[in-house]
Amino acid sequence: MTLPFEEWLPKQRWYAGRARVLERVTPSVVTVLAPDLEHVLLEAAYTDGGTEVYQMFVGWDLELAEEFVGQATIGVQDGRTGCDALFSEDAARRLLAFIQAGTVVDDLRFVPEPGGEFATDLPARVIEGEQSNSSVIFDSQAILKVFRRVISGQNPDVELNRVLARAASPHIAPLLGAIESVAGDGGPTSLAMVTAYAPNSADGWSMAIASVRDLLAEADLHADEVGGDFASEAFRLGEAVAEVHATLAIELGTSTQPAPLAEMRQRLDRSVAEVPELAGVEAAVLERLRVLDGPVTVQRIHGDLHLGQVLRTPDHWFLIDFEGEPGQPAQERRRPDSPMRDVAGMLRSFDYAANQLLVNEPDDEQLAYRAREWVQRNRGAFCDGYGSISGVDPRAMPGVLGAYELDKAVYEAAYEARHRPDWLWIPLKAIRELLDTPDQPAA
Ligand SMILES: Nc1ncnc2c1ncn2[C@@H]1O[C@H](COP(=O)(O)OP(=O)(O)O)[C@@H](O)[C@H]1O
Ligand SMILES: O=P(O)(O)O[C@H]1O[C@H](CO)[C@@H](O[C@H]2O[C@H](CO)[C@@H](O)[C@H](O)[C@H]2O)[C@H](O)[C@H]1O
Repeated sequence: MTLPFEEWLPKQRWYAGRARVLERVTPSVVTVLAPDLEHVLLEAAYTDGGTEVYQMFVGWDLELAEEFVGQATIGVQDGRTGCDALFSEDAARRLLAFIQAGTVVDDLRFVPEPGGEFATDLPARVIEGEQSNSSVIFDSQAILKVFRRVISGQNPDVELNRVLARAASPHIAPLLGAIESVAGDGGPTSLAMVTAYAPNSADGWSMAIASVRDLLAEADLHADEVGGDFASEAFRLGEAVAEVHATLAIELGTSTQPAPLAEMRQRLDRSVAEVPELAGVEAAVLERLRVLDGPVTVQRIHGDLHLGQVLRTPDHWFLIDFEGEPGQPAQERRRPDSPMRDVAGMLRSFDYAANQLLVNEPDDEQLAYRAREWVQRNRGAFCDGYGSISGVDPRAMPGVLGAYELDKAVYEAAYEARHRPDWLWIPLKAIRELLDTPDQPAA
């Protein structure tokens, strides 16, 4: 295959090698699915000696909607034009049909989920704007997510959605099928998954932002008095997260293990190297993390929970994207951890939702006061909802919860320094506030 992947790959939104120098891109495995459709593993080699594997479906001379031609076209080989086939409605439908039929081609397996039913002739459209994967929506019925970076082993998104769907959890989009590779002898590697699409849903981040905006627009009203109050949703979200945790604990078990303190310390080290502002709080953060110097109850969790990872459907809150922390190897992402990591992720997200509306008004004391009010109200409601199902209010363990919040805020500081320097002050302010908060329950 001689398509110009070296030029095309770095232009893709999901390409993760921007901070590195790309040396070459080799189509390392090509699986022919049809005369005009191939699955291709691309090995990207960097000048630092590292490699990454990406995957794509390459289509030949496929019809593309006008608006996608520029983005999807890779180049010409032997008189045929090669493109990213997910942008072709016809090719996307064929992939869905392969899943439904349980097709096997060489090492590629298209696996339907028992009982998962879906039509394969629906209008199909790629979603724009995703960072790390590519998804195609089939009308309002199904969504096919193709993991762009291939990481050996089972992707926790497939694994946990399968477990939760089989346990009939009402808080996930049921898994309908998957695509996997059985190359090598280390068990299947997840390549893609298809889940039921949740029509008429809104993501938690947009809902929270709308609520904060309503509050900040009403100078004289409190969070519980404005029309867009989010607290009842935060309560139900807390219930949903606790129910998912309970189902995962029943299905996959719990154990008592040392807390991931060493990883947290390493993360702090790495983040301090990237964010000089953290140096001044490093010792105090380390001191707070010491509360985790002992065993904790761990289980499988979401691992990267925030308001952008939850969808409010007409009936329920859904948790989506169980991939775990981006950039980590599969084994790390699948490692059991305290459910408090997910709770802390969501609490941090409330803080973000309120504060990001102040990015252009950092010195407005009144707005900052109202934002704090929103955060307190919704943190409280979420914890109430969580505790009403789990039997333990997360606020009863302020030391442990605070340590997980600090760990997340430290991660966020490095993330923001890299991606959104204008937002760096949000996690930095949170770290200062968390350090000022007592880590023992009030007497
Ligand atoms: N089952 C679903 N029903 C409706 N929309 C969905 C569903 N799954 C994902 N989405 C939408 O697609 C977006 C990306 O999905 P996600 O799983 O988070 O992908 P990524 O891993 O690329 O971030 C979500 O923000 C959500 O808006
Ligand atoms: O959704 P991803 O798995 O890509 O998560 C990464 O990007 C998130 C930003 O989209 C980042 O989340 C941080 O910003 C959110 C607002 O944009 C906020 O709701 C989260 O609480 C905050 O952590 C996430 O940390 C990062 O891993």
